[in-house]
Amino acid sequence: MAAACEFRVKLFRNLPKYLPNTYGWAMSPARLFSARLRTVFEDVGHWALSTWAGLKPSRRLPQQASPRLLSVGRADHAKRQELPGKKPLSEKKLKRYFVDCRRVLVCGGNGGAGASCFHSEPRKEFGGPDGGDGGNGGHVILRVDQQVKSLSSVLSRYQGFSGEDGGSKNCFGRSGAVLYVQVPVGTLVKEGGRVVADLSRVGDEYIAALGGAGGKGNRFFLANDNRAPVTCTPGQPGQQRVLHLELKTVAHAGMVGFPNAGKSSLLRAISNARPAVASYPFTTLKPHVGIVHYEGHQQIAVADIPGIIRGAHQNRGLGSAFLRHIERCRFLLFVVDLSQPEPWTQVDDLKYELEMYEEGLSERPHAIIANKIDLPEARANLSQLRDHLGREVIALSALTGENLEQLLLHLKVLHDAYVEAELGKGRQPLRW
Ligand SMILES: Nc1nc2c(ncn2[C@@H]2O[C@H](COP(=O)(O)OP(=O)(O)OP(=O)(O)O)[C@@H](O)[C@H]2O)c(=O)[nH]1
Ligand SMILES: [Mg+2]
Repeated sequence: MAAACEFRVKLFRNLPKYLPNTYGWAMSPARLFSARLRTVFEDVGHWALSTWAGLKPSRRLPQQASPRLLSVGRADHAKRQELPGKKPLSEKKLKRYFVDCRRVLVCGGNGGAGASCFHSEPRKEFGGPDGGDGGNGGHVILRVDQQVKSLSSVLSRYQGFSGEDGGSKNCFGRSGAVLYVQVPVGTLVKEGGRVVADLSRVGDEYIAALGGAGGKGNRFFLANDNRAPVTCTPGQPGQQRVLHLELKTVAHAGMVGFPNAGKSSLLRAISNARPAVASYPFTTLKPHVGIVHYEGHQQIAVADIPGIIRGAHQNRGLGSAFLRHIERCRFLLFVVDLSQPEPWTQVDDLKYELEMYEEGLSERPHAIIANKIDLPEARANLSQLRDHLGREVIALSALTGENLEQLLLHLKVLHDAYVEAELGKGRQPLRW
C-alpha cells in the first residue's frame, strides 16, 4: 500500500532560504536529522521525494543536493496508516486503561517462626537444642519499568512473601522472595500527603514495605547458664503502609493548548502516536506520548496534554489535574488556534493557568505554535499575533502538513539546549 511506504525527503542545502532563520539556528550543512514518518510536502517545489521503491524521474533530486534527510508526517495521511481490520481504541476506552493515581496497601511478608526442638539420636541423651530460625519476610519493592506506561497494572493491595518457619536439626527457614511492583517512569510515591519517593528514572527502586524479621529458634538461646532452652520466638509481621502513587508523564516536550487547538492532530502528524481527533472540545482525555525520530537514533518524546481552559486551576473544564503531567516536561509547546479572534489571549491564558498551578512553570523553555494556518482567517491573524507576543511564532498546519519541518527543527534546537544544560550540571539527560 502506497501510504504504508516509508518516504524520505531530502532537504536541500539551501533549506535556510525557505525556513526563516529567525531563531539564529546554526544551520549545519551536515546531515541534520531524519524523522521516520510517512508523508511529504508535495507542495514545496524545492523538496524532492524519494522512496526506496520506485522514484519518479521528475522528482529525483539533482546531483548536487546534499544528503541531508528529513521527513515529516501529515495528519490525513497518518489516518490511513492504521492497520486495516484493527480498530483503534476509542479515547474513552484508552482512558480506562490509563490510570495516573492509585492508592495501594502494601504489606511486607511475615517472618517465619523459630523452631523449638532438641537433638535426638540413639545413645545421645542430651543432644542439645537444635531449633532453627525462621526466614525473613520478603520486601515489597516498587521498581521503574520503561515498558509500563500507566498505573493501571498496579493492584490495590500487595502482600509480600512470608519466610518459612525454622525446622529441627538447625534448619533455618527460607526467606521470602522480594515482590517487585512495576511502575512507570515518573511515579511519585506519597504517604499521608508527604512525598516519600520520586521514581523518575528507569531502574529506580523504592522499598514500599519491609518484610518482617524471622523468629529465633531455641538453639539461639543456648547459653552457659541455660543448656536446654525451650524458648523460641515467632516471626515479626511485615510492615504495612498505605501509599498513594501518582504518575507524572515524563516527556521531553509537552503540548499545552486550548481544546480544539489541534494538539492531537499535531502529534499525529509528527509522530506515530494516535490520539483521537475530533471537532468537539475535550476530545483528549488522557496524555498521549509520541516519539519523533531523528537521525542517529535520537528520539524526542512529545506529550499531548488534554485541553486547558481559562479557570482550569479552579477546576473548570477538565480541571488542572492534567497540569501535573506538564511538570515533568523539559520544554513546552504552546499550541494556539490561529483561526480564533485575538489568538494571543490564548497564550496569555495558558501561561496564567500554568503559573497558577506552579510558579515558574510558564517560564520553561518554550515555543509558540500557531496552528491551522491553512484557514484564510488564520493568515490574517498571524502578523497580529507576532506583534502582540513580540517573539517568533511557528505558523503551521497540522492538517495539511504545511511548515511542519520548522517545528521539527525547533524541537531539535530545544532538545539540544536541554541536553547541553543537563550535561553542564553533571546530570544525565532524559533518554526515551
Ligand atoms: N483547518 C484545520 N483544522 C485543524 C488543524 N488541526 C486540527 N484541526 C481540526 O481541529 C479540530 C480539533 O483538533 P484536535 O487535534 O482534536 O484538537 P485538540 O487540541 O487535540 O483538542 P482537545 O483534545 O479537545 O484538547 C479537528 O476537527 C481537527 O480536524 C489544522 O491545521 N487546520
Ligand atoms: Mg486532543
